[in-house]
Amino acid sequence: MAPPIPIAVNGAAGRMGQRLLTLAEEDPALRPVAGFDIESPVTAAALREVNARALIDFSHADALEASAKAAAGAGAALILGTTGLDASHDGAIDAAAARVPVVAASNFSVVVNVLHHLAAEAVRLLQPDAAPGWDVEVMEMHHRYKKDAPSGTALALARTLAAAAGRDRSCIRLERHGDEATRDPGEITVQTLRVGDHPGEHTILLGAPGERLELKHVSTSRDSYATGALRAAAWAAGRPPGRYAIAEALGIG
Ligand SMILES: NC(=O)C1=CN([C@@H]2O[C@H](COP(=O)(O)OP(=O)(O)OC[C@H]3O[C@@H](n4cnc5c(N)ncnc54)[C@H](OP(=O)(O)O)[C@@H]3O)[C@@H](O)[C@H]2O)C=CC1
Ligand SMILES: O=C(O)C1=N[C@H](C(=O)O)C[C@H](O)C1
Repeated sequence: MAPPIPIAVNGAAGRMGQRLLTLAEEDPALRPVAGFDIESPVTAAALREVNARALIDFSHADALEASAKAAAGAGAALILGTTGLDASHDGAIDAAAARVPVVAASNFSVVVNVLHHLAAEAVRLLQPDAAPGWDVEVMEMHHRYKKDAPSGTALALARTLAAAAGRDRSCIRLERHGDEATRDPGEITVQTLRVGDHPGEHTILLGAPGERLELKHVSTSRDSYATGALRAAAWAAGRPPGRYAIAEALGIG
């Protein structure tokens, strides 16, 4: 059997970081060798010191640049789960991907990644009715402590739906309010709920007069995300540099 792959985690003190470290301890294919956080920032030198072959980042968008530089500098694969990223982060991710393997995804659950395929297929099957005959909405629910909104997954699902319907991303709306808020037939709106300690839920609604299809994923524990991220780390470590799709890393499709 191959020796366990040394991995490090950024955001180690957080909800995801804790689960990642615990599950990695139990995984014979992996060996957690370091945890970094806001108080102990990740650097290439620190990763080299423990010979980490993958850095898993579930922290905050503000940490992205440091994580990308550290992984690239140490020759470690970068597994990026942090959400709340925008176009301003693309440069740092691309720069890392030029030097090391990178798997970045708003959701590492295998089932959520299957949901993307199902959602796209549902929209395609409803064509040519999908635009404008069917209303398309995405609803997400998470714990009260979540910092970013809407969730990265909800945004990614909205983009998948828009692409499948042949629409531009500009059709995605993040709110609806006021007295002139009638639905535009071409829009895809993302609705955000924050309730208690929920680890995460996403519902896609496809509705027409008289009927509605709902595709829903519910996480009952963060292990759904953590096991996918650990699997991606084991898959990516040692591969050539480049940006790899989550579906490829998880072996979906
Ligand atoms: N892709 C996926 O499958 C999933 C992604 N996520 C995403 O992962 C991220 C973390 O989620 P969660 O664990 O719930 O959040 P937490 O707030 O529990 O954990 C984040 C950790 O990162 C730390 N942190 C904040 N800023 C920095 C920084 N600049 N450098 C290093 N560490 C920092 C936080 O410290 P402090 O508390 O002191 O701020 C905290 O310890 C979020 O973006 C979330 O959306 C979550 C689940 C699944
Ligand atoms: O913060 C969370 O908890 C989660 N964040 C990710 C997101 O923003 O999509 C993934 C999952 O939904 C849990």
